[in-house]
Amino acid sequence: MKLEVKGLTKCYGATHAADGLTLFVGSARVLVLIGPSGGGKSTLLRLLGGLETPDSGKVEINGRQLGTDAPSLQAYRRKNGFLFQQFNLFPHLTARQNISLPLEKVHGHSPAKSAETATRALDRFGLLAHADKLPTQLSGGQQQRVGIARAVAHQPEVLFLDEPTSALDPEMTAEVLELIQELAEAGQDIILSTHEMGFARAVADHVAFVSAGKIEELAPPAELFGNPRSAICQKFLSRVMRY
Ligand SMILES: Nc1ncnc2c1ncn2[C@@H]1O[C@H](COP(=O)(O)OP(=O)(O)OP(=O)(O)O)[C@@H](O)[C@H]1O
Repeated sequence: MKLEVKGLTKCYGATHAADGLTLFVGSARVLVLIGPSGGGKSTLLRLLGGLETPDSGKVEINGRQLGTDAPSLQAYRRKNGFLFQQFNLFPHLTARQNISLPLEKVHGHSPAKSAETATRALDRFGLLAHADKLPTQLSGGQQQRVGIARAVAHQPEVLFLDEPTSALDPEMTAEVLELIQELAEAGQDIILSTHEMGFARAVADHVAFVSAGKIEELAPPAELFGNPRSAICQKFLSRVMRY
């Protein structure tokens, strides 16, 4: 994907969650956002995904500028896939229905085609044995895998993942991270925020360090982790990489 962001600003009261943020990536498969808590990663991800509208500034993805009116934002969101840190599956629907119903209701696929796509997605992610379980009958890792299967079932242009493993224990985290890595290797464009530095390093081709609503640094992972330029990024990495 190609990504161009200019002067992006989003305030919540007195908080500048995005503060005139500027970013250019000519070609990326996986862009990972890292940085201190409250630095603005989720806000940036939501702005890039069209889930929030900026106060000012512009976002261009793959040469197309994001509109700010409701119909164009809705059309843009439908083209993409989303997964957030809290499992956001519908609690009263089975794993299979969690995937097939959005295909029917949001993407307008026929019931038969939706069911077939859902089965294929469950199979792809090793979830067929759990197809008819409700979310409460699944582990956290399995729930996130169903969430990812749902997010990619309609073949999104970009997959947005906001701290997808922060509610998981280490084993389940590994399970979900492996899945994300597989998707990236299969050619899925991904923008994700994470506190998992090892994963960021392994999966990203570009890493952006977001702090105080700005991109402080943007570089390939070997460069950003190996030789961070800004003092603030150096300090952050030396603290989080210590343990
Ligand atoms: N809906 C909201 N209403 C009010 N303030 C918000 C809202 N969303 C974000 N903020 C504030 O904007 C700032 C950036 O928050 P954001 O969630 O984008 O940071 P983050 O880097 O993703 O943090 P974390 O790593 O803890 O998830 C924070 O000060 C936060 O409190």
